[in-house]
Amino acid sequence: MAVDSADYIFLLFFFFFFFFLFSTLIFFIFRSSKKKPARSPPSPPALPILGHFHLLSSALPKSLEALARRYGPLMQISIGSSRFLVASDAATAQQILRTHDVKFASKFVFASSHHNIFKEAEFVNAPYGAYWKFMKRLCMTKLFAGPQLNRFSHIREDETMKLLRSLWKCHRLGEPCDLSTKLTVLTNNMLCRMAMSKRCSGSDHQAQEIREIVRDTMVCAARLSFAEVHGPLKRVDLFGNGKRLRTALRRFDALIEQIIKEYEDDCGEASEEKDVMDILLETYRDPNAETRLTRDQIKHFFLDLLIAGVDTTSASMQWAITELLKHPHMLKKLREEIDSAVGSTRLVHESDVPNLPYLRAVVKETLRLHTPGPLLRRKCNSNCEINGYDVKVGTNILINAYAIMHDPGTWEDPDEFVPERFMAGDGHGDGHHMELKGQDFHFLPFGSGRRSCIGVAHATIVMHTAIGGLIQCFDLEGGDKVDIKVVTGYSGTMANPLVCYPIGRLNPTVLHVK
Ligand code: HEM
Repeated sequence: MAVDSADYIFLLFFFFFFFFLFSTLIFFIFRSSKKKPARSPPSPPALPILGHFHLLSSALPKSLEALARRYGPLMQISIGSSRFLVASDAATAQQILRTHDVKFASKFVFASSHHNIFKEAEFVNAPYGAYWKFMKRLCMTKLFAGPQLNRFSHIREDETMKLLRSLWKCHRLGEPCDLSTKLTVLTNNMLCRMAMSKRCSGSDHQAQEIREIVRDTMVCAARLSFAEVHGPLKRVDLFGNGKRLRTALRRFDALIEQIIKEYEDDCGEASEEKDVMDILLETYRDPNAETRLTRDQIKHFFLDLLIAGVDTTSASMQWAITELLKHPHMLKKLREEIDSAVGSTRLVHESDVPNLPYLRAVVKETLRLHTPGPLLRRKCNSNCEINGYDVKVGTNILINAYAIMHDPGTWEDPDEFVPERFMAGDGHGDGHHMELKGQDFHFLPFGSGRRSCIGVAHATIVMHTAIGGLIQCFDLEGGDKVDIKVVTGYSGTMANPLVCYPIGRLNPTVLHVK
């Protein structure tokens, strides 16, 4: 029987259809037979409910470092119901912070954020998305980077001079000086004035009130982060810290709302110099702004700046001075450098810093040895592979910057204070190549990648000039009275306030400011 053309086309179609079906089936069978089971990083033996809580001390970065020596540079840790991957060496950090930066551009949050009265308004904890990108761009173009910072230089000079004058007063009266408090007042007032110069003069009660509220907020939030061990009960406010946190945040809300209203009442007044609040309120009012800011977002942004920027900078300066007091030959070397580069008729100025390599090395070594941000948080937003292990969407990551910056494979005598390691030609390794902005994954005091610190330029200018000015103008006698004990816990601050006895060398009030 002859096959007509319609039957022929039908047969051809039939053949190709089954060929396609068959090959698709084979393809999927073959692929699924090759699919490997998920590979998870190693993990220490865990207890039911507590997880690895029993293996961790209150000096968290240090105990994680000890575990990493046994379980490797990427390990799984669980605390109560929360699970984390912990990265503890430079190569693993580089994969997370550079190779897969976008996949890890969000952060996980602790139980404390549940008590935040400003819902969805955070910047530091904001997920990687339109709002965070908009604010980051604003910070880097209009607020805290490069030439933008110069317009706040008079505030920095003025506040540094106030600090030096107050020490000169202690010298004249022969009184001890609580340098910890004075340095915190310095960093708080600088940020408050940069942020809202029109309402916080730095000498009025508002800056002080803000400092107290921010301190309360940080203490409660830190206590609440330990609630992770309560597992499913972590949202229950067992010890009342959540309530205290909400009270502190309401006080902040009332204070900053009043400040915003005062700005709004003055908005008709021409102002030559814009502060951070002016710029944010302009964006808030702009109907064509790419992202419309809410009032809560503006308020929370200030809170974020103060939480992230005040104690970090002041604690680092306290550590620098403490280490110099413990190592008089380094203090002498630094003073000689300042005396020869700056002289004795004017005060160390921001523009002197490029000519003060030992001062820069002291600052870097302080940030390496006593980093105030020892654990970097990230959350994985897309499946990927790190060190040959599968990392799934939603995984919480901790990068142990403390362990990386104390790694004996990179740093000779890692627990010693040796600024020389950051000087060219001093025979202490190649630390002099390492800059502060996180390009080298062995040295991460300000983190790295998209979520790295926005305040690095401001913080380092302040540290260089304040430490330089203190060493230039005073012999700070601390001797055995200086207590170098570290507070155990997340950030490794000093256990007791740094109290010293300033003896005047150069009177700051008669020195020229360049
Ligand atoms: C010595 C002083 C400081 C140190 C050591 C420090 C360190 C850090 C570190 C380690 C991070 C996390 C980075 C990461 O996860 O990769 C961070 C984030 C941040 N820092 Fe700083 N910081 C300091 C001062 C400041 C100052 C003065 C400001 C404000 C002007 C500031 C604002 C911020 C903000 C807003 C973030 C969050 C950035 C984001 O999530 O996108 N910091 N800082």
